[in-house]
Amino acid sequence: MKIALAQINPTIGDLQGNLEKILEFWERARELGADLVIFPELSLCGYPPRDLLLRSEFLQAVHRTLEKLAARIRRPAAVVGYPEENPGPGRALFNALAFIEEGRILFRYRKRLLPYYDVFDEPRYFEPGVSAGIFTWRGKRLAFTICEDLWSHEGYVPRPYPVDTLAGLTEVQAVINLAASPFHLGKGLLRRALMARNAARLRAPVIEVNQVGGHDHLLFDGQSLAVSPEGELLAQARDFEEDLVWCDLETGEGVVRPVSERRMESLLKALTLGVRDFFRRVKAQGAILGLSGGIDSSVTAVIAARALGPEKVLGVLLPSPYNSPESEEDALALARNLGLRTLKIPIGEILSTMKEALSRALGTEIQGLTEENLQARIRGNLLMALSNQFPGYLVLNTGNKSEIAVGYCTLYGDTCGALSVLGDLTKDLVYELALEINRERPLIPERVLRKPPSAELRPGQRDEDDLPPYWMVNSLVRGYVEEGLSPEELVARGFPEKVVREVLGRLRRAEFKRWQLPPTLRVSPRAFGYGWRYPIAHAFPLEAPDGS
Ligand SMILES: Nc1ncnc2c1ncn2[C@@H]1O[C@H](COP(=O)(O)OP(=O)(O)OC[C@H]2O[C@@H]([n+]3cccc(C(=O)O)c3)[C@H](O)[C@@H]2O)[C@@H](O)[C@H]1O
Ligand SMILES: Nc1ncnc2c1ncn2[C@@H]1O[C@H](COP(=O)(O)OP(=O)(O)OP(=O)(O)O)[C@@H](O)[C@H]1O
Ligand SMILES: NC(=O)CC[C@H](N)C(=O)O
Repeated sequence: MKIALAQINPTIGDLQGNLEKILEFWERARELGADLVIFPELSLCGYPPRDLLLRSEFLQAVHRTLEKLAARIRRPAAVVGYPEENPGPGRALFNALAFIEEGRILFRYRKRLLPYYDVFDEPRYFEPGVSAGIFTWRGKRLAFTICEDLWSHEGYVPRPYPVDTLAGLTEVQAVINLAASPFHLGKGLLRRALMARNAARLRAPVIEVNQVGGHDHLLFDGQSLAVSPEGELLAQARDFEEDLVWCDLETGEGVVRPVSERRMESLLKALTLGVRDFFRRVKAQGAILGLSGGIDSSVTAVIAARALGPEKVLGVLLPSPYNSPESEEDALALARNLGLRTLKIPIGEILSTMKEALSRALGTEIQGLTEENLQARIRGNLLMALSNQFPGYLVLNTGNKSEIAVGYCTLYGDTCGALSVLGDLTKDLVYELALEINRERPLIPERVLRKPPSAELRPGQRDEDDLPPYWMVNSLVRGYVEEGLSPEELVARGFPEKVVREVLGRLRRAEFKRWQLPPTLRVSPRAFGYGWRYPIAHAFPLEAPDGS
C-alpha cells in the first residue's frame, strides 16, 4: 500500500482555494500511483480557524465544500480534516477527518484529545470524540488519529491517553496522524523522536502529515514524516514549504527529503515564511520600516526583503539630533546591500515644535522620558502616515522579546505596526540570526553587529544604562516566560536577587503594553501572544504572598 503525505499550506477560511489545492495534490498523488493520500488536520478550512468555528455560516460552507470534494475524489482514496457538526440534537462540533473513496465518505474519526494549553484552545470549540479510529481497508487495519491524540502531557488530562488505548488494541498495520503542529525552535526533532517512540510502542509505522505555513502568530514547519517501529525514517517532507512525499507499507520504500539541521537556518526560514504568508494572505503590497542602523531593524529588513523581495520594502531613515552619523551610514549601507528603496525624514524640527507646544502649555521644559517617547511616537506616526500614503503597505514592527518583556519600548511609538517579526526572539537570538544572515553574504554591516545597543533617544543613551545587562535580561526572560520558573528558582540559578526582582518587576508591569502589541511570529515554546494570557490589573507580588 503506497501512502502519499500531502503537506499543504491551506489558507484559513479559503474553502474554495483549499479545495482546489487538495484536488491538485490528490491528482499528483494519483500520478505517483498512490493508494491513499493523507492531508493535514482541518485541511479543508486551515488551522486554527479560531472563532470562525462559532459561525454557523462557516460550518455550513465547510459542509458544502466537503460534499463537493467527496464528489470529485475517485482513486486514490483521500483523508482530509474538517470541523464536523453533530447531526443529532444539540449543537456539538468535532475536530474530525473523513476517509473518501469513489465519491463516498467511507469512514469518519473525531479527535479525542483536545489540547488546551499554551496556544491551543480546542475545547472552546470542540467536543472530544469517544471511539478509536480503527478502519480496515484493503485488508489492512489502519489507526487514524488527529495531532494531539499521539501526544501525552503529564498532568494535563487524566489517563489513559488515546495513544495508551491504541497500544492496548490488536495490532494495526499503520498509525496515521493528521496534524497541525506549530513550530518552535527544536520542535522538528521533538516531533520526530515522539513519533519514533509511538511507532515502537504501537509496533506499526506512524505516518504524520503536518500542515505548513504562517497563520498570524503561528508558524507551521511541515516536516511531515513516516517512521518505522525500528525508528527508521521511511518518508520525510521538506520544512517550511509545501511538499508531497510517499512511503510504501509493504516494501518500506519512501521519499526522504533533507530538512534544516541548524537552528538558525530553520529560524530564518520560519520568520521569512511567517512574513511572506501574512502579507500574502492579507493581500498587502509591501512593507515599511524605520531603519535606525541598529541590529533589530537591520535583521527585520533582511527578513522582509527575503520574504517579499527588496523592491517591496521601503526603509525609512528618521534621524533626530541624538542620532550619531554612523547610525545613518549603517542604515544606508544595509539598504544598499539589500537593494531597498529608502526615504529620509529628519524629525528634529517636529520634535522641537511638539516640545515647544507642550512647554508653552505646561510652563515647564519637556525633557527626560517624555522627550524620549515623543521621538519614538513621531517616528511611529510618520511610518503610519507612509502606510496610509502607499495603499497596501504595512508597517513592520522591529521590537525583540527582551524589550517587549521589560517594556523597553514606547506605546504608540516603536510598538506600532501590523506584524512583529522579532517579537519572540530574545536579543541574543537576534544577534545569532544576524550572524546566520551574514554567513552567505555580509548584508548587515559589521559595525551594526559590534556597537552596543542604543535607542539614541537622549545624548549617549545605551540600553544597558537603563536596563540590567542584556545577557541577564535574556536568560531571565527565557527562564520566567519559556520555562515558567519562579523568582526563587531564578535566584537559585545564580542570578543576583536584585536583578531578578528588577527584571521580573518590569516584566509584570509591562503587561499593558503587550496587550496592545501587534501579533508576533511564535518561534519559542512560550511566546507573548495567544499562549500568554496574564491580567494587567493584578496585584500578585513577586515575593511569596505570605511575606516568607
Ligand atoms: N497599568 C497600565 N495600564 C495601561 N496603561 C498604563 C499603565 N501603566 C502606565 N500606562 C501608560 O503607559 C505610559 C508609559 O508607557 P510609555 O509611554 O510607552 O513609556 P515608558 O514605559 O514610560 O518609557 C519607555 C521606555 O522605553 C525606552 N525606549 C523607547 C523606545 C525605543 C526603545 C528601544 O530601545 O527600542 C526604548 C525609553 O527610553 C523609555 O525608557 C504611561 O504614561 C501611561 O499612559
Ligand atoms: N533614526 C531612526 N531612523 C529610522 N527608524 C528609527 C530610528 N530610530 C529608531 N527607529 C525605529 O524605531 C525602532 C526602535 O529602535 P531603537 O533604535 O530605539 O532601538 P533598538 O531596539 O535598539 O532597535 P534597533 O536595533 O533597530 O536600533 C527601530 O528598530 C527603528 O525601526
Ligand atoms: N493541533 C494539535 O493538536 C497540536 C498539538 C501538539 N501537541 C503539537 O504541538 O504539535
